[in-house]
Amino acid sequence: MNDMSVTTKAAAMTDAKISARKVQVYYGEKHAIKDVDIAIQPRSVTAFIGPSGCGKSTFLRCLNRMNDTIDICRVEGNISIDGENIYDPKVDPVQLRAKVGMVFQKPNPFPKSIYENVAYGPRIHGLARKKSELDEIVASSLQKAGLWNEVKDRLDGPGTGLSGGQQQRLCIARAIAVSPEVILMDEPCSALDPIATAKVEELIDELRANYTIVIVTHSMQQAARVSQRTAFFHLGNLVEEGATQDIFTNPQDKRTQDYITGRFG
Ligand SMILES: Nc1ncnc2c1ncn2[C@@H]1O[C@H](COP(=O)(O)OP(=O)(O)OP(=O)(O)O)[C@@H](O)[C@H]1O
Repeated sequence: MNDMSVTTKAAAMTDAKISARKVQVYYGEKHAIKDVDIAIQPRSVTAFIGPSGCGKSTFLRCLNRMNDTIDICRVEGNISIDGENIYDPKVDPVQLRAKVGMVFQKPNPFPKSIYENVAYGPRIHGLARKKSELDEIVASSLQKAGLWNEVKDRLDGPGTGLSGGQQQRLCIARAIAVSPEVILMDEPCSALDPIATAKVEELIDELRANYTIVIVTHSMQQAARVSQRTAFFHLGNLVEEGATQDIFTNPQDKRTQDYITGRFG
């Protein structure tokens, strides 16, 4: 049960970058996401938290139709971005995934140079007419991802030769290079050490000025540090969503309270 009143909920839906209504997700017979409604605000960070298996990643993947790639997965309900239903048959999932980029748990650079990792997307989406424009996109994406100074003299070196934290920032640069509006992050720091994690968290904080960010995290400390809004999932339900500070200091639902106080999960 979401605690927002009907009127505030309607207002939030109007201002939202992403709105989801009555979303259900099934893997075969398994009902993994149940009747989820949420309004995700633009240019802010929303954290999805909850115990393992509660559906955080499944719901995240609905937001750029990554679940389309899983045969047994079926999504019902409505999800719109800027008022456009992303499940409309007219929507090209490849274009959608450029607008709604994704960064995964394990850094996954292509086995190519640092330059090519970032240039690949703009090239296939036809975003640069000539080499100098592509160079400009690569440089500015690496700058926005806070990686430029560390790699500017080794752009031809392999992406996989970077440290884990650098590889994750390279993946963020790769997402940024196709001018997304939304960036989805699925536990982006879980494979990183505390220093690399701190860098990625700082970066997330900077990026929210220009992008709408949704992050799945197992770490409540991370959710508290990086997000303005937090959504708590439990057994496929969205139990509660609100300002991060309110969720952590004054949760409305007992299940949220039990989770944040470490009673389960
Ligand atoms: N590809 C899949 N095929 C079948 N079932 C799946 C698949 N992916 C997820 N599930 C099931 O859907 C439910 C939700 O899983 P999901 O990975 O979304 O949860 P989560 O909250 O992100 O978990 P975790 O925190 O452990 O990553 C789980 O019961 C899981 O077993």
